Order: sequence, then structure tokens, then C-alpha cells
Amino acid sequence: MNVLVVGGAGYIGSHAVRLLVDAGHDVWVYDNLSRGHRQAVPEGRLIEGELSDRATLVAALRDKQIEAVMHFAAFALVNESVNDPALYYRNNVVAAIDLLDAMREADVKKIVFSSTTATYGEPDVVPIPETTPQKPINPYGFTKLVFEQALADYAAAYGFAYAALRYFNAAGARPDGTIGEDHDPESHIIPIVLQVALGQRDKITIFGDDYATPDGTCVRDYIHVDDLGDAHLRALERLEPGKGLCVNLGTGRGTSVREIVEACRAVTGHPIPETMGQRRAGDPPELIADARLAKQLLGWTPKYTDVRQIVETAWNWHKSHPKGYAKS
Ligand SMILES: O=c1ccn([C@@H]2O[C@H](COP(=O)(O)OP(=O)(O)O[C@H]3O[C@H](CO)[C@@H](O)[C@H](O)[C@H]3O)[C@@H](O)[C@H]2O)c(=O)[nH]1
Repeated sequence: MNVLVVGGAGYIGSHAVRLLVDAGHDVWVYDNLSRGHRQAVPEGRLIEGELSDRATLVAALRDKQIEAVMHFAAFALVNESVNDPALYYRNNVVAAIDLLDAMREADVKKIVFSSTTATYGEPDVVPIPETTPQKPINPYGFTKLVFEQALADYAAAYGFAYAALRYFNAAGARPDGTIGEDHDPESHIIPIVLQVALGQRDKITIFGDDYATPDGTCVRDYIHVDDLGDAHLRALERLEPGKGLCVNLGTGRGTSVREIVEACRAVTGHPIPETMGQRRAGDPPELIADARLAKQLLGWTPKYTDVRQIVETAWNWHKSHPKGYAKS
């Protein structure tokens, strides 16, 4: 299939691009490189442009005879969204609607969208099934929920075929070590802990150990980035006009912050000093996917079932690219 991957130079998008190429799809990356990396895109496959630049998008969709779009070009930091909601509503909603309208203009109506567990807010029931009411608690979560709703409405009115894949915590890197996770500034737990092992930070600060969880630290469902990519490829094959496929992507297993730090010690052989800090505002104690629907509807099973394996792939990237893409 001819696929345009919008935001395909970013962390998760770039991994999906490689899997699409591996599977024989004809793949083009559309990205403004504001947070993505040119080096993460296969040679000759980058179309530079803004999400809101409808003319460039329509031209790309037509020239490359695109049949489906994967949309990864959203901002995804909770704190940033609280401090600058305008940035989030502009990019994740307004510009993303421009993308949908460019698709209408070019008569491309298949889209796979990166949604998030943040649309559920702080759910009462864990593991979290898709039937959980979506009640976000920050602007980031709201922007993703608004776009899910836009997709449902575009499906009903214009015959769009869509998938909204609600990610839990994306982690790890392509096992061949060629691409990985490089955010600036970094805020995600695994890269930060690995930066301690690389000598770039003195210690890891654990944000609270007084939660009502088995070891007192927050529990998350870490899902390997290639397992996420695999689910995108499967969703692409199952899109139906006028319908939405809304599923959680997680392993169904929880891992605490302490367990992440332990896994990083085991994988790197570094003692990784830790210190106990305050709770971080807005962190729910426990987010674990009920991942049965994705298995049922997509025939998808995550290959990485042990968080240590996920950390191994991340470490493989970080130790060979200690400065990320910039100076590796
Ligand atoms: O220096 C650190 C960094 C993180 N944590 C903890 O580690 C866990 C995971 O944190 P992080 O890696 O930042 O992920 P989440 O906050 O769970 O965020 C995930 O989920 C969010 C929406 O739910 C998305 O916005 C993010 O991109 C995605 O990584 C949380 O309990 C944090 O409090 C620490 O203890 N110390």
C-alpha cells in the first residue's frame, strides 16, 4: 500500500516507517522536523512540511498516490500541555483537522491515529478496558480525545475509515540499533535512567513511593515501540469505510518505577544511584491496559513480554548513540 506517515521522523513514527518498509509498503514520511530527526527517515523518503500546510499535503497525497495515512505528528507531554494549552490545541486539534481536510480534498480516507491512555484520565477500573469512560485530566488528553471524536464524525459523514490506537507507555528501540528514542528535553523514565548509566546524570529521582501500589511507586504498562508499529500495520489492513477501530495497545502487565530502575541496573551493569523525590503532579498511580480487544480485533500479541527485553533494546540504542541523533 502507498502510505504517508505524518510525523514519521519522530520516535514512534520512525519505528512504524521501518516496519512498513520491511513489510513491502511504499512509504513516504511527512514531517516538519520540529521534534523529529532527519536521520530517522529512510533516504529519499522525506517530504518536509507543516501539518497545517494543506496545499503541500494535498500535493504529497496526490503525487505519491497515497492510499492511507498514519498520523503521529502530535505533541505528547502532559506538563507542557498544562503550561501551554494553545500549542496543544493548535497542533493536536486545529492542524490535525487540516490534515483530515487535505485527505478529503485528495480523496484519501484511510487513517491510523496515535491516541493515548491519557484520554481515560484516572480510571476507576484497572486493567483499563476500552469501555472505560474517557475523562481526560489535562489538555494533552483532551486534544487526543477531541481528535478521536473528529475521526468518528468524519467517518459517519464522509466515509472515513479509521483506527484510534490508544497507547500505553511506548518504550524500547529497533533491535538493530539504527533508530531509537531521542527527545529534547528527555522526560521519559527509561531514557532518563539509561542516561545515568551513561554518566550523563548523577542519579534517577523517583517521583514518589507513597502510592497505593505494591512497592509504593507508580505502575505503568510499557509496550515495545515495534509492538506498537506491528499493531499499526494490522490496523491498516482492517480499516472499513464509515467505521472506527478503537483499541488499547499495552501488554496487560504493570511495571513499577522501581522495577524499571532494577531492570536498567540488570541490563547495564551500572549501579544507577537513586533518590526519592516528590510526586509529579498529574501522575495516576496505576495505568495498565486491558489489551484483549486488540488481540481479538487485530490478531495482535506483543512480542516483548518482559520489560527487561524492552530495556535491552533501548540500551542497545543509547549506548551506541549516547548523544542521540545529534552527535552520534
Ligand atoms: O525522572 C523520572 C521520570 C519519570 N518517573 C516516573 O516514571 C513513570 C513513567 O513516567 P514517563 O516515562 O514520563 O511516562 P508517563 O508519565 O506515564 O507518560 C506516558 O503517558 C503519557 C500520557 O498518559 C504520555 O504523554 C507520555 O508521552 C507517555 O510516556 C511515572 O510514574 C513517573 O512519575 C520518575 O519517577 N522519574
